[in-house]
Amino acid sequence: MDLFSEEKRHFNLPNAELIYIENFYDGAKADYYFDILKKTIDWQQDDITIYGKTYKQPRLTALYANNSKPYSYSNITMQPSIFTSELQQIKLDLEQESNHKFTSVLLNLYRNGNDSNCWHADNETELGKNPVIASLSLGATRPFHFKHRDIKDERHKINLNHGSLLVMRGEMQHYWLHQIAKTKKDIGERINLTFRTLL
Ligand SMILES: O=C(O)CCC(=O)C(=O)O
Ligand SMILES: [Fe+2]
Repeated sequence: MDLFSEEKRHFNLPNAELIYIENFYDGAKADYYFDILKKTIDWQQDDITIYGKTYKQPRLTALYANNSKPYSYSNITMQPSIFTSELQQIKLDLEQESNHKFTSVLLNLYRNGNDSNCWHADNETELGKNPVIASLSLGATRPFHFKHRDIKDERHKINLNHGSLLVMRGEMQHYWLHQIAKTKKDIGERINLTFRTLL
């Protein structure tokens, strides 16, 4: 949470502002939040429809907020629950770091390497023009792949460690796609929280 940490990296990218803080939460705090979120969050597995076929989403998700605004993506509409005290605390920490107020958090639980999140941008209209998205990772390290829509050579990867924070802002959701790919490696559970502002 130290603003002047040497582990705070600003990536110099076209059409995006991306900041990665490797040890936003230290190991003990990250362990604490992983365990309590795993237990207390109301995890669900939604169906998604792609080209008329229905599949189970390849991960568990949940939506929490300080309002009752639903959030829709990939033909799913999620109704939020009210922030738990832990989510409220994390929200305050992330707001302080990113200088931005959030209303909602979408949580993902990747149970193993077979769970994933395919190429997409967080560009739903209710997020506004250039959304600030603060993404906290807990548990197993997974690579975050991102690629520019128009510039072929702009493809990158960041390993999102336990307790790390990635902040996406600027034009990133217009010009870039991101994913968490499946892996054959035998890896454990990972929880990701993306704090967003719903207008
Ligand atoms: O799990 C992650 O790190 C990314 C999650 C994500 O992109 C999303 O929920 O929109
Ligand atoms: Fe995303």
